[in-house]
Amino acid sequence: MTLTELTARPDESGIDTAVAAVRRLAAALLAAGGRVDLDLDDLARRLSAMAGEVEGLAPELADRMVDMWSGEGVTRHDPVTGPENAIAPPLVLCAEDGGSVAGTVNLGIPYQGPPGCVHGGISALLLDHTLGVANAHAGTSGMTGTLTLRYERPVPLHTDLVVRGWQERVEGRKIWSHGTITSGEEVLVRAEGLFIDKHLARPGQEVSR
Ligand SMILES: CCCCCCCC/C=C\CCCCCCCC(=O)SCCNC(=O)CCNC(=O)[C@H](O)C(C)(C)COP(=O)(O)OP(=O)(O)OC[C@H]1O[C@@H](n2cnc3c(N)ncnc32)[C@H](O)[C@@H]1OP(=O)(O)O
Repeated sequence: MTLTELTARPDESGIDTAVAAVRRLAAALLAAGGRVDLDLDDLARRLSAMAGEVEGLAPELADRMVDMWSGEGVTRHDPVTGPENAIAPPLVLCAEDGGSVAGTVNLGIPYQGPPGCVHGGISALLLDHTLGVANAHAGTSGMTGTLTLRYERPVPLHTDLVVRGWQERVEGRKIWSHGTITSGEEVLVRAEGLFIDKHLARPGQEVSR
């Protein structure tokens, strides 16, 4: 099967690697906790200085927003697939035969909900976005109107998970899409989304699409 990537794969250099280091740092701090043998006040000062340096170099937010939305549909900033977003795992989604989209992700402790398991809101986030990408891939997309999840099994951390979405049907402006999170053959979460064909104007562009 030929896999066509629908979302940005993180680059091995530049901003993506800097963001990956921040992701790693966030996980490391959580793993370390407050009782480590480390001068955390000094660490905080050093990290804050680095943040200030980057803040000082950032363009005007309005200009950055135009830049963020100037791509051909593939975003690099979103909180699920965005390699420039430290909050994103990030998930890389590919087109599959039959019209679905899917990607594999392995989530660590920053995404924890119940002990050793992924937070249900994180599963919802991943599925919401994946259904959105499935809609874009199918050619009719919109904003999430209603997202319904059925959590069938706890979703384990530190495990390869497949997040999959596909468009079921379109009636007028209504778009129904489904998705799953699976581990091996086992379905852990099922999602059903009702999206409404509506698009907010992208910054710097007059046409909303
Ligand atoms: C999002 C697009 C991004 C584009 C990027 C392209 C790049 C592609 C790459 C990557 C894909 C990205 C993937 C992103 C995925 C993430 C998605 C999100 O997080 S979206 C944010 C969360 N959702 C909101 O913030 C909506 C807030 N709500 C609204 O704006 C409105 O309420 C809206 C648009 C949902 C409906 O408002 P109305 O005024 O257009 O619709 P009315 O005319 O009232 O209703 C039309 C029909 O729809 C039903 N309807 C309306 N709202 C509904 C709802 N919430 N749930 C179910 N049905 C609803 C109504 O009952 C009506 O049905 P009857 O024609 O009477 O049968």
